[in-house]
This record gives sequence, C-alpha cells and structure tokens, in this order.
Amino acid sequence: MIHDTTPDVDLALFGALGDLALRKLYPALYHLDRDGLLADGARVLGLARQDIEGEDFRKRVREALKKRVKAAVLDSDCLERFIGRLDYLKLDFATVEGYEAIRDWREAAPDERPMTVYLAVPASIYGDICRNLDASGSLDDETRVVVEKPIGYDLESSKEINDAIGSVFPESRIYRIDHYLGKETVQNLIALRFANPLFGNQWNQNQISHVEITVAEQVGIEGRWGYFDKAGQLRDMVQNHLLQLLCLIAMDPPSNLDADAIRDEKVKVLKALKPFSQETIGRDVVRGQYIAGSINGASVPGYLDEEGANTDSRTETFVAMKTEVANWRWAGVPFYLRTGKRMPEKLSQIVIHFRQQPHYIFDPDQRSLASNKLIIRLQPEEGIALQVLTKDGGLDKGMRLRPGPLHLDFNNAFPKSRIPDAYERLLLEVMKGQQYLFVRRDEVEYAWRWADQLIAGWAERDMPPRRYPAGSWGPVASIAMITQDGRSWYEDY
Ligand SMILES: NC(=O)C1=CN([C@@H]2O[C@H](COP(=O)(O)OP(=O)(O)OC[C@H]3O[C@@H](n4cnc5c(N)ncnc54)[C@H](OP(=O)(O)O)[C@@H]3O)[C@@H](O)[C@H]2O)C=CC1
Ligand SMILES: O=C1O[C@H](COP(=O)(O)O)[C@@H](O)[C@H](O)[C@H]1O
Repeated sequence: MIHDTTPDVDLALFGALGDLALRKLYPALYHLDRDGLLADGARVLGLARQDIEGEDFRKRVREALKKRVKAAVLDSDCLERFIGRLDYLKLDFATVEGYEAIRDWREAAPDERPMTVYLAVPASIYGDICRNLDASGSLDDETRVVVEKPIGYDLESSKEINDAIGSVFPESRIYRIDHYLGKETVQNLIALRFANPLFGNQWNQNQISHVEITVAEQVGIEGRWGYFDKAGQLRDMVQNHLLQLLCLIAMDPPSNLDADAIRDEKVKVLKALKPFSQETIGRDVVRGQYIAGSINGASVPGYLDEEGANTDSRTETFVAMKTEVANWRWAGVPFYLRTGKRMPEKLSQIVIHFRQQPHYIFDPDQRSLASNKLIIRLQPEEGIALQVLTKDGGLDKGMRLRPGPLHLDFNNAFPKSRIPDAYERLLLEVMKGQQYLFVRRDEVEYAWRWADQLIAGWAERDMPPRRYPAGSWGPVASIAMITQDGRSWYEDY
C-alpha cells in the first residue's frame, strides 16, 4: 500500500550494531518499507567498528528483524527488499580516517539525494562524528542529523554537546529524539486539546484541580548499570520524557502546527516550572530505589544486586513529585509526576482531574466521586477515557451516582490500522524534514536547568533514597505525598 512516500533518501546509521539500532531502528525502518513509506531508491549505510563484511552485517540485521518483528507482518519479500538496501562500513568514529568512504558512498548513489545521519552512539562522541563528517566532505547543505537522548548529564555538559553539534549543523537540521513524542497518544494530545472546544475551553486552573502523570516501568536496568547508575531516574526519564508530556498538557495553544510555534509554547512552560526549595524538596519530592521483590510471581533482584552493581549506590530508580507551572493558566494546580523501574506493570498515563461542581445536590456520601476525569493512556494499550457520572441503574438505587468511562480504545476504534512504534513515526518525520516532534536546543537546556536545581537540592540534603520492593508502586512516602493533599494516585481505567 503506497501512502505518502518519502523522497529518495540515504541514511548513515552510526552505532549500527548497538542495542538501539537492533532493537528499535531496523524494525522501524522495516515497517516503513513494508508500508510503502520508504522510497524505492532509499539506502542505509550501517557504521560500526566491528570488522565484519557487508554480508555478515546483513545477516545480523536479518536475524534481529526475525526476532523483533511480529511474524504476521514479517513478509519475506519485504524483508529481502529491506535487507537489500543495507551496506556496511567499518569505522572508528573518533578519528577522521575512513570517513571519506561515506562521501564515496553518497557519490555512488544513482542521483543526488539528501542524507540523514543518525547517531545511535553515546553523546560523548556526537561532536567528533559531526566534525569528522564535515572535515571529510561527506555533508552538504541539506544533511540532517538525528541525536539520541540523553543530551548530556546536566546543563553544562548538554551545552557542550549542543555547541559541538551546532558547530557543524544549524538548528533547523538537528533532530533531537525524545521517543515519547513519537507515541500515538502523545500526538493525540495535541489533537484532543486543540481540535476539541469541549476541552480547549476547560483547560485551565478554573476547571482543572490537578494533573497526574505516571510512567511506570516493569523493567529494571536491563544490563545498563554503567549508564543508569550515573544518570538515575530523574535524568533518565523525568528531565526528558515526563517533562515533554507535562509541556504538551500545560502549553498554551500554538498559533499553528509549525515546529517552532509548538516548541516556543513548550519552552514557556519549562521556564514557568516552579523551582524547588529545601522545604518543598522535603515535602513534595520522593526518591526511591528498589530492593528485591517479585513481579508477576517471579523473584527479581534489588538494584544493588543487579549485574555490575556498586553496592553503595544511592542512585534513584523511582521519583515522585508535586510541581507547579507558575503562570496564569495553571497557578495553584499541582502536577503530580511519578516514574519508577520495577513497578508491578508497565503503565504510562496522564489523568486530568476536573474540579467539582460548585453546588452539589446528590448523596453527601458520594461527594468525593463528583468530578470528571480525563484519562490519557499511552501504554500498554493506547486510548483516551473520559470518566463521567451517571445514575446507577435499577429501581432500588434511588439517585445514586456511578462513575463510568466514555472510552476510546485506539486498537478497537481503528482496528485496521496498526499503531506504529514511536521510532517509525520519528524516522519518517526526519526523512520528510519535519521537526515538530523533535526537541529544540532551548527545551533541552531549560529542562536541565530545572532538573539541575533539584539534583543540587538532593545533594545538599544528602539523604539515601527510600527503599521499595520490586513489584510495588514505589515507596510508601510517594502515596503519603499525594494523600497529604487529600488526593490519591488514580488506579482504574
Ligand atoms: N538502547 C536504548 O534503548 C536507548 C538508547 N538511547 C541512546 O541511544 C544511543 C545508543 O544507545 P545503545 O544502542 O543502547 O548503545 P550501544 O552501546 O548498544 O551501541 C552503541 C554503538 O556505538 C558503537 N561505538 C561507540 N563508540 C564508537 C566508536 N568510537 N567507534 C565506532 N563505534 C563506536 C558501539 O560499538 P562497540 O559495540 O564496538 O562498543 C556500539 O555498537 C545512546 O546515546 C543512548 O543513550 C536512548 C534511548 C533508549
Ligand atoms: O529513554 C528511556 O526510555 C525507556 C522507557 O521507554 P518506553 O517507551 O518503554 O516507555 C526506559 O526504560 C529507559 O531507561 C530510558 O533510557
């Protein structure tokens, strides 16, 4: 089926044998190819330092695809067509020798086409790669570069990395990935908020009492101790994914759908995030670290017993917090954020709690029920539910209220369309040259500024993280944190 095919484009993939490439990028490219969204002439050059031949490389990618792509959509003709697009170049990314082979690969294309460079490598070598590409004459005025998160470790290191990329590429050709922006429901947030007057007119502190954002992961460290222990959940998940979700909920309507119009509004939200004081850190923020426990009936080790662990580590694997966007739209509306590893299930959802009616006429015992909630579910299934109150059915119930969802489950509502993985959408947008799902430099830097002051506050307090058993919803203190405001984390759907 042919949709809106991209122009002939070449993709140079650095880190072509790494975890991200094998697990996410080839499957995403395969699906684009299968759906007719890769142009006939599109080519992919895999770059890595392993000394293997092109045929071995193609074999590795074929195996990865057989493992990762659902059998029902793994069509052998498509698979071989996709594999036929792949070439391999052994290269040490840190030195300029060998880069001219990229220029030669481009020159061997049957026609002139733009190149996208994807850096699926640690951010510490982004600068080297950009400079070497430039010095070897492999770039032109249309080349785009895609970079992965995390961009640095704090504001200062992110500036260094952004400066290094920016010394070669202008901002208009830099695509900073936050894969949460590629998720179907996240995009739907924009449609929901700005296409539906029903919500658009209610979206402020007069009508909304509070907002919850939960990103619970069932996985632990997945063999990434070296990276994760230096980062922690705040840098790994909050500074980027949760703040992006918060921005999409809190931003003012952009004047159009242009990348900069949207990103300007997100930046205003990041600037308006209230900084923490020592008092609010103690009261409104909970850091946790998992200890041994069980998930789905299977025992799992604690964080300090994970492979490669340093047993003194105080790195947090869980964070919950209450924050606020200090502006006219949101003044006084708490945003409760929570994310952690080794939680009972994989669950990402946003819950908008609307205020109660000013005058209440039903059973006083049911008063706490009497508000609407909008539940935006990102994972595992994607959908939107609006919880409304109706009369409980039956002759014997009198005027009893019953909360129930008006439910839009995307899999059921649109059964014929497969919900694409975030990386499919993001790769497609890069190839089309559209930046609105990518993060601009100032967004990254304002997010770091906010995260840095919280991390500095933690360091000053010098407190160990609170323990929580793997398979639980985090430290008990994270429940107490929201209960102190007379609220609770939303559990139903
Ligand atoms: N994996 C994931 O799920 C996610 C990853 N990311 C980001 O994506 C990027 C890639 O991550 P990931 O795939 O996990 O990392 P990996 O370490 O699995 O892959 C990186 C690849 O780059 C290669 N490489 C590193 N330095 C050089 C060099 N100087 N010359 C040649 N090759 C080099 C490595 O080669 P070798 O194997 O020989 O060392 C490896 O194959 C990182 O920035 C990460 O933060 C972001 C979100 C999720
Ligand atoms: O960026 C990251 O995201 C994953 C979670 O992504 P999801 O799409 O599965 O929700 C997280 O596990 C990882 O630590 C982090 O680096």
